[in-house]
Amino acid sequence: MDHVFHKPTPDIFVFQSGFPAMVNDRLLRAARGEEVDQVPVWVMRQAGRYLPEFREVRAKHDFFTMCQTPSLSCQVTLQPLDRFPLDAAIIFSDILVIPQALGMEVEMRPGEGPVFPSPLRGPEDLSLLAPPGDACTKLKYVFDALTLTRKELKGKATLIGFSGAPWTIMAYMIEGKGSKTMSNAKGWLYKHREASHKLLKIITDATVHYLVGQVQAGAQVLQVFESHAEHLGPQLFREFALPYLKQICDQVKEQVQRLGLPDIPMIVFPKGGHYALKDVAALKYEVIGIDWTVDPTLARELVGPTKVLQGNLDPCALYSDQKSIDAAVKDMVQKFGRRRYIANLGHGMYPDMNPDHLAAFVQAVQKHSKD
Ligand SMILES: Cc1c2[nH]c(c1CCC(=O)O)Cc1[nH]c(c(CCC(=O)O)c1C)Cc1[nH]c(c(CCC(=O)O)c1C)Cc1[nH]c(c(C)c1CCC(=O)O)C2
Repeated sequence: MDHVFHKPTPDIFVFQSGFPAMVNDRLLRAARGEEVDQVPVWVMRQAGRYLPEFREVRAKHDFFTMCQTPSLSCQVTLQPLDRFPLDAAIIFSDILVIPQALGMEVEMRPGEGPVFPSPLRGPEDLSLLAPPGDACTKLKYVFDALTLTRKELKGKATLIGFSGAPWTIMAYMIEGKGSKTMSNAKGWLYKHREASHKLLKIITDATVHYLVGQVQAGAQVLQVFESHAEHLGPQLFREFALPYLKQICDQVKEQVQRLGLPDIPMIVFPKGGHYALKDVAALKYEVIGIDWTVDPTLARELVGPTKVLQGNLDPCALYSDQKSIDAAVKDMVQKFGRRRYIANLGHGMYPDMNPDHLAAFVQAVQKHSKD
């Protein structure tokens, strides 16, 4: 009866066919491996505190209130596009809305980042989580934000939806906040192997529903953030990350097809997972995000000729002057090549970065990658 559950409501179909035509589909074309007039560019955390106009909105609202209010989420999603000629908008939200939808409390504390007042203490706490199938009904606000933003974009850029990958989400649910070692969460992998798989499966199921819902709502590309890959080595990654990344990609693609929606390019970003790039390249994600620690030539060798690569300038290179940014981007574009490539940073913007330096980055990508 699975297919009955996923049947879209008729008004979702109306929206899907009623969105403005694409004026700029450069990122979609590149993600499909097609030729482009210039390399598409967007930047992780492009909507954020480095922009004074973001800080102005943020000063008036709690972080998760912003996520939960479609007009505010749409407003800050579009802010960087008003300043820079970016080829994509990534919806303003957070990967931690999934633990919230599973019933956990998450606060965003200034200066501290996300904090779970009651993280998972042990396997017995798994029974407290809400069923994964129900989780998405609580995330309607993300779907509404996507639908609104897709309309407001007027086809000028591709709209990216996203989620965290299961291991990354599990790590937060157990640690309760950022951690240098992730030793509590990794402790589960060694001590509570079965319960770890159970938790990863719950997160995977909720995430599949959530990402399919994002496509129904208007997302045109999906990015899955495995931001804590750096804490797993090849063996732990193969057992606790890879199978769930695979399930997400396979199941989302299958369900999107079953719903009669267009095939959606999917991006996986295994941050710090240089050791796993070959394994990740065996999955069906069209695009692989590369962090700044990996040389572009090595990344290409590891993933083979057909995958699209995304990345990977060290975000801190934006602290240098605009001439140096131009030179670094020229080098990056030459190494990745113009085809099957999406320019980005190797991780997100930091709050103290100068917006003009991001402008220099975007401009340099366009200058050094034109026909
Ligand atoms: C690990 C992770 C999180 N969230 C996310 C990840 C994966 C990407 C990565 O590896 O960075 C993903 C994310 N978070 C946010 C976006 C929005 C879109 C965009 O990238 O512009 C996206 C894609 C908004 C945000 N998410 C957060 C902010 C800043 C918080 C604020 O405004 O108070 C924003 C704009 C907060 C957040 N949220 C999270 C952390 C660790 C933090 C604190 C760090 C920080 O302060 O930057 C969890």
